[in-house]
Amino acid sequence: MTMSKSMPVTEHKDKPVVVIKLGGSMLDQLTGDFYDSFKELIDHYHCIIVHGGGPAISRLLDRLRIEGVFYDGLRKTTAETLEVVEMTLGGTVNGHITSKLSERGLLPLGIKGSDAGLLKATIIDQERLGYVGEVSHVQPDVIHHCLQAGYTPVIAPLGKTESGQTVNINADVSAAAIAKAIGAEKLLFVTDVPGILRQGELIEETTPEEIASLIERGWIYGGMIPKVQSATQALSERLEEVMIVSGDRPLIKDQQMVGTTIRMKRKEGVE
Ligand SMILES: Nc1ncnc2c1ncn2[C@@H]1O[C@H](COP(=O)(O)OP(=O)(O)O)[C@@H](O)[C@H]1O
Ligand SMILES: CC(=O)N[C@@H](CCC(=O)OP(=O)(O)O)C(=O)O
Repeated sequence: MTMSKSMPVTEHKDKPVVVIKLGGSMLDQLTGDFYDSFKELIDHYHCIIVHGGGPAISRLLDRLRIEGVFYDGLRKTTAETLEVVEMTLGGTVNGHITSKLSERGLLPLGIKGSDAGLLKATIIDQERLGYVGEVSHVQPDVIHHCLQAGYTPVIAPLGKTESGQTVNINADVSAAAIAKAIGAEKLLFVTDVPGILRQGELIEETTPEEIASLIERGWIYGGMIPKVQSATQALSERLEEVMIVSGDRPLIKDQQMVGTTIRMKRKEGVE
């Protein structure tokens, strides 16, 4: 069967859909075992990968002697910085991940969020942040078509404004917006810590309410804030749980994942 562009593809009844955000903090350290685990994951889920790459962008900016400035965790993106962001996220980082998956016989397809109307964005504050966008609309057709055809989309967090300007979007925000729009059943954030920690101890299960209080008390800070905020905003009747997991181990082993699970409400019987 051939698929025309206008054919609606919105349901994937054979397997649930999972969106996996690979954090830039961990990208250089992801092991062969980690990438191997996608083979098991793909047996159970349709996988969509959204990746970050903040540290790789910062390294190239340093080499080019371009100053990097962040406001509230968002990179000020001048026209010069945007060039580096586009070549790093849409080029090197995206290509690195697709190569690792291809080596394992999988069928990754590198896509920029700015392609095919996938991530429509508006500029947040041109004066303060430059070309940084927030997601205004997700057009997930391209992802549905990829999944239907057996490809694993690997998405760089770039967007396009109405006027066609490419913008830099935080990867956690992009992953959550895509998960919501595509009707994913699960969203995973892969990062450099085992999950949400409180005094060094892993919180195995938590709720948006508890997260708000952890932020207020300063237990959650820095790069973990956009992650948990995106996670709680993505929760819905369909997307019942979001997990934050470490990239230092396989994603799934014996059908189990280890990390922090965020749900609207705790499962009965769990403290
Ligand atoms: N309560 C917390 N538990 C775990 N990590 C936290 C917490 N609060 C802040 N962090 C920080 O969040 C970081 C992960 O976010 P970030 O560096 O943005 O990663 P990524 O690039 O994977 O998105 C951790 O390395 C840690 O320094
Ligand atoms: C606007 C903004 O800050 N965009 C991020 C995009 C990459 C990202 O989010 O990567 P991590 O997942 O590694 O943090 C940046 O330029 O660093």
